[in-house]
Amino acid sequence: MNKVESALTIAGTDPSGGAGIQADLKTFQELQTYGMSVITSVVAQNTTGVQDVQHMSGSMIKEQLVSVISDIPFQAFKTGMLANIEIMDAVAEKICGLTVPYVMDPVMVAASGDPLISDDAQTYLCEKLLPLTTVTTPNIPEAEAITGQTITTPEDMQQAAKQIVHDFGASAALVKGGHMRGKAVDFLYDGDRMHTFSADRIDTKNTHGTGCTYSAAITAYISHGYTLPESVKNAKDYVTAAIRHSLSIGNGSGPTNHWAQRMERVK
Ligand SMILES: Nc1ncnc2c1ncn2[C@@H]1O[C@H](COP(=O)(O)OP(=O)(O)O)[C@@H](O)[C@H]1O
Ligand SMILES: Cc1ncc(COP(=O)(O)O)c(N)n1
Repeated sequence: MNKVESALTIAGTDPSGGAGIQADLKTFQELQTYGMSVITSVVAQNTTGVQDVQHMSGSMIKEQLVSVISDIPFQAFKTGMLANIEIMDAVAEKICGLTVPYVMDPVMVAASGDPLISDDAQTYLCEKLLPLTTVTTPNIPEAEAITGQTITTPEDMQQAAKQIVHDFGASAALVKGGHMRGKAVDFLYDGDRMHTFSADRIDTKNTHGTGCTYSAAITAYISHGYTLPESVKNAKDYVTAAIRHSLSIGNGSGPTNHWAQRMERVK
């Protein structure tokens, strides 16, 4: 029988298919990782913004986690939207015994600007979950919220990555530069070295779900046995192609294109 690599995402939903669980599962599938999902919040959202949200109870989240963990092994997992303390507690209780790599996308605000996490939960995320992570992937506003520092330069981004590792106990931090000007540059600090990942900035408004897609791709590559820097490099290529071929659908910020690399290979 063929070897099967599996990965789990613990996140909120996006019925319009561009972000959250839906983006994660599409990414896992595209990268030949068997995808599993635990839903934390059901979000009524689309390319224009967030219309409504209903959170799962802590007990329901724990039950979903037990269903997966007790049945199917996975080689890596990620978390996305964890909206409140009850949800974080439930997730922390069930993942703290796991020995596989943990990729945390510290989702705080949707690309539309709508908040996806309560204020008190931001502090809790840093204290309770960051120390468990193999890597966390904040964008600039998230890195500012975690560190309390203003980030305006590449040096600030690198400083934030170091601070998230040294002061908050994450094993590694990838600070993403999607919200900066100029080239799209991300910095990974792994406690030892600073790695730089750079791509040309693509002129598009269709970036709904880029952060979810990127962290899911990192998780998928880790599940295949790549090192963290290799996984980030491959995932950066994946998300850049997905943005280059992003889809002009919907009335707002359209989604990334998950079959972009296949299109580029065919050409
Ligand atoms: N317009 C763009 N062109 C190229 N890469 C981009 C663009 N916008 C974001 N990226 C890249 O997409 C990834 C997601 O970054 P970012 O937008 O900062 O995260 P988030 O979606 O969490 O806000 C990063 O690798 C970033 O450099
Ligand atoms: C359920 C959910 N999780 C995360 C995001 C952030 O999306 P992005 O990747 O654009 O930052 C979102 N809009 N919805």
